[in-house]
Amino acid sequence: MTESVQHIDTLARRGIMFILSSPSGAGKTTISRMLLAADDQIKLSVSATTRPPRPGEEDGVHYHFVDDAAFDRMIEEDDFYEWAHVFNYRYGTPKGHIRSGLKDGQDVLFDIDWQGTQQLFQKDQQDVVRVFILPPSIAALQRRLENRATDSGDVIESRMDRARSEISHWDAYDYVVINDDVDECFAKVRDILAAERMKRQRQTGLIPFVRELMG
Ligand SMILES: Nc1ncnc2c1ncn2[C@@H]1O[C@H](COP(=O)(O)OP(=O)(O)OP(=O)(O)O)[C@@H](O)[C@H]1O
Ligand SMILES: Nc1nc2c(ncn2[C@@H]2O[C@H](COP(=O)(O)O)[C@@H](O)[C@H]2O)c(=O)[nH]1
Repeated sequence: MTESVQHIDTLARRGIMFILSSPSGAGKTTISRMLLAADDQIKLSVSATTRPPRPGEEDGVHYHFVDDAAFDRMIEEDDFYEWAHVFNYRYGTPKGHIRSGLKDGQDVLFDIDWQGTQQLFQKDQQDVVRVFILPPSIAALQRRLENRATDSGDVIESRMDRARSEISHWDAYDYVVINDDVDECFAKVRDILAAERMKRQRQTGLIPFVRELMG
């Protein structure tokens, strides 16, 4: 009994490129952090950005904070999976070891915008799962940006100006979750990840397992 359960638990599978996008302030960073704290099978893809750090953000943990020259160099050296202009800065996903990790069953979490999502999806449809987070209302979105108190009034205004155009990309995602109550939203995102892990195509260990079952 115990022996077969252990066997099932260790079935090999491909990792997932799990993308969370949303208009600024809807809560994707909050949900990402909850997921990373609760699940040790998923790790964050740490983006490079030319944006200056916010209070409390650490280089190499939340972002790799680089200047324009370093970002240009990374582009020239083909270091990015994808990159985009967002809110007057540049943001990019370093290639790192993502592809080899996927083969070993490593899930990777991406907190990126719709442009990056499109680029990753074009490169790797089978491994990408796209989740879009919506705020319960535009007023709540504004309140969240104001309460977060990490950006100036001007920056908040420009993020609010872009919110509607960001939201217009909702239908390019596999799942859409409204973040009203943060715990409920987190539970839904976690369920999506759990279900996606169980997809037959991802469970590469199933073929030998079923062969063995069938003798
Ligand atoms: N369900 C919620 N109810 C109330 N406040 C929330 C909820 N979810 C997140 N917040 C708060 O809203 C603020 C914005 O959240 P967060 O930074 O996660 O948004 P974001 O989508 O990552 O924004 P950005 O794209 O600007 O980084 C934070 O202060 C966070 O604590
Ligand atoms: N295309 C990419 N978008 C990214 C990446 N890293 C973050 N982002 C998105 O930028 C905005 C703003 O982020 P903030 O931290 O300044 O609030 C947000 O939508 C992020 O999801 C990336 O590597 N590529």
